[in-house]
Amino acid sequence: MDIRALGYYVAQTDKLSEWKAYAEDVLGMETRNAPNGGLYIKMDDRPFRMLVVEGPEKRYLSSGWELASKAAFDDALKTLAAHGVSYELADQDQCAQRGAQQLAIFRDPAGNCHEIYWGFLSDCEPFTSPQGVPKFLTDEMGLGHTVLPAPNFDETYEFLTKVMGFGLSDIYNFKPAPDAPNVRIHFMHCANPRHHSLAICEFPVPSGCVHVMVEVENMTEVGRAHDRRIAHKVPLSATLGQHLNDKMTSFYMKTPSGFDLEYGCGGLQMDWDKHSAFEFTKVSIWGHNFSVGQPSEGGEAGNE
Ligand SMILES: Cc1ccc(O)c(O)c1CC[C@@H]1C(=O)CC[C@]2(C)C(=O)CC[C@@H]12
Ligand SMILES: [Fe+2]
Repeated sequence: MDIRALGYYVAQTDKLSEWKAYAEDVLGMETRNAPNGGLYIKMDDRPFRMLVVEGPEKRYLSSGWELASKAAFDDALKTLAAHGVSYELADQDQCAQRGAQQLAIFRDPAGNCHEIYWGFLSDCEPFTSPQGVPKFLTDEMGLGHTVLPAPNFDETYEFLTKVMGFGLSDIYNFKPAPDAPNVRIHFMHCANPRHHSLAICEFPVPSGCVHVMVEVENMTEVGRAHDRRIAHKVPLSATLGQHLNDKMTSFYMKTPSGFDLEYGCGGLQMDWDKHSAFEFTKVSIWGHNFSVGQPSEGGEAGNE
């Protein structure tokens, strides 16, 4: 499968108004009503990069992976069939809502829902942030990255690499407690320079997603987003810090659908011909205190 980028993701909520306010006031993105129901969240010259639909629980629903052409799409369907993966082809209404010519939906062995599509719809309407954010780094690098749960790690990793064609960027293993077993996180890329468009974690996550990441141009915009987070009392999940592997400087906060969002800048852009996959042993060069997101441990430190 020749996946070019994470084109969009779909989240669910019982209260669309919460996502509208969060997107506009905190993230600094535009919103519109989506065709056939739901909310479009716009962060570049496409109609949407996040789609929020109404449903009983707050959760992450699926990841939308972009293919370059109908040939690539047909080829991807053949790959799914060859591996015995059952998929559904979306009907016209769903294709219109996702802004795609054709769309296929399937699950990986961990139960994460993936959508592959070709022929995205463009309105070429410039992005005008309600908070004056000049630009999100998207284009051929996609919207950012998504980190998904994979308790059945080996099976899921095999599927993502062999069937979906992701390449391994690097590996992080950690122990949640001194005597606990190793927990693995694998960071993976597709055909664009973003260090990782997808990562999987070896633990279950009730909301269906660990976090999604969006990237702005500089630290000024990360700091301004952090001020808006405080002003709108959005809970912090990890303090500001800089990752060791992709060098991104970011903070993490809650979304209205229960998963986290990483807001960062300065991520490495890779030349995959020159990269060797490696294992790293520290989450961050500095900062990124995740204990603030766990009330029992870190309390509300940094959540002023
Ligand atoms: C380690 C790392 C590198 C690059 C990233 O973009 C990135 O998000 C991470 C952190 C991954 C991961 C997480 O998101 C949830 C909380 C985790 C499991 C930790 O407690 C340590 C690593 C964290
Ligand atoms: Fe991340």
